[in-house]
Amino acid sequence: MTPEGSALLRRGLNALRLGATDDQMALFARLLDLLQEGNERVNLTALKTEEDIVLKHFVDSASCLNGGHLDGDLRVVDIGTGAGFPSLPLAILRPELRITPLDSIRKKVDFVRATAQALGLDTVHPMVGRAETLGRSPEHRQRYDRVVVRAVAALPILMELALPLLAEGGLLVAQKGAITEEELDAGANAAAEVGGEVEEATPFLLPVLGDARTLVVVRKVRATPARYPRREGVPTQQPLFWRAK
Ligand SMILES: C[S@@+](CC[C@H](N)C(=O)[O-])C[C@H]1O[C@@H](n2cnc3c(N)ncnc32)[C@H](O)[C@@H]1O
Repeated sequence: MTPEGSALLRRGLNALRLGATDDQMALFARLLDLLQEGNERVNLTALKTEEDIVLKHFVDSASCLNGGHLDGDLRVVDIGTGAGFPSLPLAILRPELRITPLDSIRKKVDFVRATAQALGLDTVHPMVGRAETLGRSPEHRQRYDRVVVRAVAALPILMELALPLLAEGGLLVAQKGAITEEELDAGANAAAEVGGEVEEATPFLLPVLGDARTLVVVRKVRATPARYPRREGVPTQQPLFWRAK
C-alpha cells in the first residue's frame, strides 16, 4: 500500500472512531495486494484502484462496527461475502469474532479462504453455499449470534435469508446504501414474518467520500416458522412484502 493509501485508510478508520495497530495496517496492505493480484486471475470485484479498495471495501466494511453491535466473542455469518467483504476487514479489526463468510460462488470462497490463510486469520472459516440451504440445515439454523450483510439484496429478501440463521436474541447487521421508507416498511413486515424486529435504521455518511449509508439492525425475537426460508432462489424471486426486481 502506498503512503497515500495508508493515510487514507487511517483517516477513514479514525472517522469511524476505530484505531488500527501497525500489525492491522500491515494486514490491510497485504489484503490490498492479494485482492489486486486475485482480480487479475478471476473477476472478484469491480473496484480495482487502491483508493477505491481502501475506501469502498475496507472503510465501508469497517463501518459495520458502528454502534458496537459486533463487539465481543460472537459467531458471525456474512451472507454473500463476495471477495470477503465485510468479513476480512472485520476479522482484521476484531480478532475475537468467529466469522463464516458465505457465498454461493465457489471461486470467490476459494479466494477468501486462501486470503484468510495467507493473512493468518484463523478465526475465518469460509463456506460455499446458499443462505437458504444453511437456514434449513440443523447445523446452522438458529446457531449464530450475528449475521452481517453488505450489498446483497433488498431488506425484505435479507430478512428471509438472515433471520433463520440467528439464535434468539441475535442480530442482523445490514450495511445498506440509502433506503426508502417503502423498503424499510416492507423489511419490517418481512422481519416480523420470520421472527425479527427492526431495532434501528441509522443513516450515516461514508468517511471521506460522503456516500449515503444506512446501518439496519434487526433483532431475532422469536423462532423462525419452519416454512422459512423457502427453497433456493424463492426469497429473491418472490420476496416477502416486496416486489421482485
Ligand atoms: C454484490 S456481491 C456483494 C459482495 C460483498 N458482500 C461486498 O460487499 O463486496 C453479492 C454476493 O452475494 C452472493 N449471494 C447472493 N445471494 C446469495 C445467497 N442466497 N446465498 C449466498 N450467497 C449469495 C453472490 O454470489 C455475490 O457474490
